[in-house]
Amino acid sequence: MSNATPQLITALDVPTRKEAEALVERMDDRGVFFKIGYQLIYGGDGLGLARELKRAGKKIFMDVKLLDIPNTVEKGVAGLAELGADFVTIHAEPHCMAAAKRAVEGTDTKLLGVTVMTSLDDEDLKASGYAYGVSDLVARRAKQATEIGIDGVICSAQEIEMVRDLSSGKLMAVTPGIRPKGSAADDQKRIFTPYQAIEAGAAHLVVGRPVYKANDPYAAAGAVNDEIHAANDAVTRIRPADPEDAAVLSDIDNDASKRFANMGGAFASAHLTGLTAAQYAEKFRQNELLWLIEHRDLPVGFVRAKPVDNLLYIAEIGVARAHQGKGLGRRLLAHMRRYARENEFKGLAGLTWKDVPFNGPYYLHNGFQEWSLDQAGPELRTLAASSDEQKLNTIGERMIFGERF
Ligand SMILES: O=C(O)c1cc(=O)[nH]c(=O)n1[C@@H]1O[C@H](COP(=O)(O)O)[C@@H](O)[C@H]1O
Repeated sequence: MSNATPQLITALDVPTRKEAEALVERMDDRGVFFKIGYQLIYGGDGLGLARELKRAGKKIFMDVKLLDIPNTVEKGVAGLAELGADFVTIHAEPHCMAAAKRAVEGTDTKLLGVTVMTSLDDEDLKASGYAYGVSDLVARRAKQATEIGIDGVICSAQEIEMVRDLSSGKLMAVTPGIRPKGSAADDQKRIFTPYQAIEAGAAHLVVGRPVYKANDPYAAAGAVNDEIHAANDAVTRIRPADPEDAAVLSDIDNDASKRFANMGGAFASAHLTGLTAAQYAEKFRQNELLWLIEHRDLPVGFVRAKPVDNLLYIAEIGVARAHQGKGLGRRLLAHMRRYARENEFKGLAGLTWKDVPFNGPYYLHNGFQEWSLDQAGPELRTLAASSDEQKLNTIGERMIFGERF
């Protein structure tokens, strides 16, 4: 499983830490990310569980929905940032967002402003004394969230497009109120299927009862993930890159390579960066093959390849960090396989780091085998022995991966 941030967030809305741990254990290889909220924090040692999950290298979303005087919000959020929370919720009121923002400065914690709860509709807002309906209140809060500069908002799928436009794409939209076809709405009013929410542009889906109350939570999470993948496929397309894309390719590559810095050790000290636009321009001159993958018309990933022996050699695959975990790399690989077959290559191959989770294990998980030097042809052996490869090998052990048709 890649270590990219998964799009499915499972709400651990269960009464005890023990039950939550059992659910985490069942879910783990579904690539989910866990949300800890009121029920576990106040009644089930949610903070202890959060620490344990962080120690185990998992992502945690602390759903505390803070709303208080600025000083209290700031101190509360600072405590959760210290704990290593990946996401923290606050209500999207201006003073509250600004205070929370001060608390996460310099940390990796992302702030999500709750706009209008997905259990509410226009009538409910009126009854609570608001002058706005749902759509207008979400719009107002999304504008304020953008001005203050927090990371994202919680809203329903029906407001995502508006949030994207109002924030010029700066706010990520995280959507609860997710109900696969046929499941009960419960107390939610603005509900959408996983497919609809991803198609609308949700960065993450928060799913509670449809997963943890299912007879088989693991299968239920798998079905949500299948819908997520299908919707992502529907909003992405692959096109050949051309020399005018050199700068975009460089931006994506530089962003993707920041992932190595987070690994620490030799990878962090190597300060790996992406290729420059000039280097990509050179790759086009050398007739290398480049394709871009676009998500809603925005280029977010690419693959670069060239013929080596009678194989299609995958020189690199890069996906911008905000778009990892959506199966885009898998789609690029499928594209390469199709292209290679149609153009009578005898297979695919590449060189990568053996132990970096999103390198060697990723390719092995996606149908490739590790090859010995003897299994490689003469040109691939020359590449494996090149001085560039020798340098990379000092950072971490390299391996050849390949597949013959
Ligand atoms: O902040 C949230 O996570 C949240 C905001 C919102 O507007 N609506 C909403 O349902 N949630 C949370 O998302 C989860 C949804 O759970 P289910 O309705 O069981 O799928 C719950 O943990 C809610 O607390």
